[in-house]
Amino acid sequence: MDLSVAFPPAKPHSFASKLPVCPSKLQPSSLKIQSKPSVLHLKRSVRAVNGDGDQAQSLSRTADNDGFILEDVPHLTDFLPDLPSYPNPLQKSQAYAIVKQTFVAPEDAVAQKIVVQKGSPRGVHFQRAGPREEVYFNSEEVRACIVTCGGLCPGINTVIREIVCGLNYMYGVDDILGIEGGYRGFYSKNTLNLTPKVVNHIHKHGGTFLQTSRGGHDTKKIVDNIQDRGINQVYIIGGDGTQRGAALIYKEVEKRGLPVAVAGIPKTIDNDISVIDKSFGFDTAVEEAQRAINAAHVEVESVENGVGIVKLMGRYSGFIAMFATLASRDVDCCLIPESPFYLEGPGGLFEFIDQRLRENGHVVIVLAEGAGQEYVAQSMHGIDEKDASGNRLLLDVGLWLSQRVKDHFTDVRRMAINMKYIDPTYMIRAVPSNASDNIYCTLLAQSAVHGAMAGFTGFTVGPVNSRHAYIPISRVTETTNTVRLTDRMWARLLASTNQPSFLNHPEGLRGKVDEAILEEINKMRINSI
Ligand SMILES: Nc1ncnc2c1ncn2[C@@H]1O[C@H](COP(=O)(O)OP(=O)(O)O)[C@@H](O)[C@H]1O
Ligand SMILES: O=P(O)(O)OC[C@H]1O[C@](O)(COP(=O)(O)O)[C@@H](O)[C@@H]1O
Ligand SMILES: [Mg+2]
Repeated sequence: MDLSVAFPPAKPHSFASKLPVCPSKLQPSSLKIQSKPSVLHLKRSVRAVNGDGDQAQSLSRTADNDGFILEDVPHLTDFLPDLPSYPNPLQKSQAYAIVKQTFVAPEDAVAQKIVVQKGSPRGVHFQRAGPREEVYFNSEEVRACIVTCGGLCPGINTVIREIVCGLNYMYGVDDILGIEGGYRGFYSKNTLNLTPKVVNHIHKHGGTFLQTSRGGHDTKKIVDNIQDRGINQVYIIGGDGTQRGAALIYKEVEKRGLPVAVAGIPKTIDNDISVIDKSFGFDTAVEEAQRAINAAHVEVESVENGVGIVKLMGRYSGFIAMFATLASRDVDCCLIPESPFYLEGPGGLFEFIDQRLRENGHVVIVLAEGAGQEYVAQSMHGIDEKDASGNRLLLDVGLWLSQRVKDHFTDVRRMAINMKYIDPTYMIRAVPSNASDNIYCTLLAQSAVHGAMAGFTGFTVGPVNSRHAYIPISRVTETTNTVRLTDRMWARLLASTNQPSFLNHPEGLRGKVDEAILEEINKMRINSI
């Protein structure tokens, strides 16, 4: 990556000529040009810019001699240098009156890598999230909107509630709109007025108060609508697809020179968003999955030769299955998309089930929905459908595996088994968030509000090594978070279940496992001989 320092091109100062066509609520005060730029403003103007113009949002990085790299997020003053700033209203907040350090110092950064060696470069850092001494919005002129997109996840309503309450209680903002039904709601539906009273109880329910959808992202139409409605803060709650859409919205806003902050809040039950520690709702999902695993265990324990199969969510990432297995201890085998498996022959799944039935009289298998898709596709002659967002629709690996296991034990082993297949996927996704996720969602929402009020834009918020940070949106969409077979966590799982690793046939793995991972696995195998 090119880290050479290059100053952003000078932006025209004629901000008035770039104002929205429809009168924005910001218009009158935005024209007040501050005579003395703030410390933060001065500091920001010396940021270095990475020259990768192909990305929807280029990463802004500064590097010091000791290898300290700041991957900064954009700020409204990057393209609106004359935007005025105001003292943060939290300065007068009773709640924060005796807090030692109410405001995050501009120099505070969160390290991406927490385990380091003496003498190693300090590495990548992100802006620490939290309130700033100066804000770039006058509270009375804020018109915020919130939208939720993609699949459901426990905790979405808590995030909505806390954005509304955070904006209102901390910053005195009372003009907050709900965009209904995902991205397409910007241009196809009326808005809802959101107040603390309206959202007071929504966190007690699963789902999303604002409804959601897949597909329907039309950047131009969305930004036209943002402009027409005079919206100047956009809070976008959604997964990897949604964050890609948010990056495009931010870019279009910047291109039009609008004083609009775009904040992304990462949502995914699969925990597949990179950089952040984990996504909200994930803990709740793992907890809820225990109930299904427990039911499967009770069922199969109570019959002769009971085989329980529990399917959990996880399109490309098997985190829910892995953590639910580790938490439960009743699971004999966990199958995830990242770790290919095979059924027949020595070291295969059939042999393992047979062995556990002989030892214990029952067996419980946890299966992530994305596991073994290649087998199901073969047996169903490669159905390749997509949802409205372009995500591949998965074939039901749970039903497929149940049938294959039944067939094997009936036809080959000539043995009667009691198959119990449980698919709790939507039941897990639809519950309200648990206590720890509720607190997490509150922090996320408040961090997003502080960031937008401080004038940051094009950012996603989330915990990095337990500290909330502002991360450039493009950074969280460039890779997907998956279970690494070479990490200790997967080894812990294998050690706790004693299941086969299915990694004994390296050639059989080619094409099913990422080449880099395969190389690592082979290297380790050679080293351990
Ligand atoms: N590459 C993309 N560019 C712009 N918008 C996208 C992109 N991918 C998905 N979206 C939009 O984001 C929304 C949610 O995406 P989806 O993949 O369904 O869920 P998630 O955000 O949870 O991954 C949809 O409205 C979809 O149109
Ligand atoms: O049936 P739906 O609503 O399309 O959702 C199914 C998918 O949504 C997920 O829960 C997560 O998807 P997103 O977070 O990407 O929206 C997957 O685990 C699952 O495959
Ligand atoms: Mg997704």
